[in-house]
Amino acid sequence: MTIITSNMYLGADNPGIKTGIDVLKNESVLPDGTLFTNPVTSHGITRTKKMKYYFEILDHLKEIHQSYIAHSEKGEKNILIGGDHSIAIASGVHSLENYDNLGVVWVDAHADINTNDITNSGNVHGMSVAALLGLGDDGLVNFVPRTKYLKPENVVYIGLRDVEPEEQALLDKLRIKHYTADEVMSLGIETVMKESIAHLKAQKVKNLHLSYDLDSADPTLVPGVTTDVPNGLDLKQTLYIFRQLHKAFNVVAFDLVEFNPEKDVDNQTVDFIKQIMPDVLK
Ligand SMILES: NC(=[NH2+])NCCC[C@H](N)C(=O)O
Repeated sequence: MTIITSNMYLGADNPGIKTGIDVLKNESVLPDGTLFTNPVTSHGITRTKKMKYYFEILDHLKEIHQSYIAHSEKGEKNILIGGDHSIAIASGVHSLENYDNLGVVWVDAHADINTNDITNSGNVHGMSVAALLGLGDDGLVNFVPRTKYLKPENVVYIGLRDVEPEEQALLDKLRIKHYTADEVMSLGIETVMKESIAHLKAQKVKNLHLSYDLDSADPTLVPGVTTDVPNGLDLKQTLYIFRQLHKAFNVVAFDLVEFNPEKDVDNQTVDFIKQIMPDVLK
């Protein structure tokens, strides 16, 4: 297992995220052997087209990607602990390079399928899925030259509840399977997982990249995130998602992202992370 951490915060344009990895280190959440990427720095706010901190983010994506190439053995599980969700572009590309017909389950309040053309915020953490699909700015999409893109039919979202209209239009156009948090509540997490797994199996997915954004959880339970949205998932639903996916697929990569200690309340988010960690590391 290769565990890489990143304190990337520029993709969310929020410095509160910067110290997340230090907090997790001090709380003994990170196992021995965890690798640390160079601390991210900004050269001051810049925009390339509409994207903020584009060059700093690209450099960091390359560093994470290189680190996987240097340390990860084929077949082992890769864990990426962040840091904002932009870093999943690096882990995702690495998974796509190593596994044909990769499946992705994106557990998140947000669809992260913005592109340079449609983004309102300019924040790159809202563009990760788009980049993996091969959509958006070429530099972000091909931060390392590649030919393998994620197939829209191999993606399932769980927990959505803050999707911009242009993003929804893309989800509909690409016919990407997605479950909102409301649907999780009304259908039940058991049904959602049964259908999600059946959908991916129908695409013949065997290897899965699980990208978990802490803001999928309810902010009363997990307040320490940058872009919190009410009415999210609870711990039991979250663990159920992880366990069903580990049972059904070969989980080749796991991202745990968006911890923002500045917004945490009474260490609730740290405690939540401690409770999910055994399943992350499974
Ligand atoms: N992974 C996240 N927390 N993404 C938040 C994205 C929010 C918003 N849709 C944006 O593009 O700016």
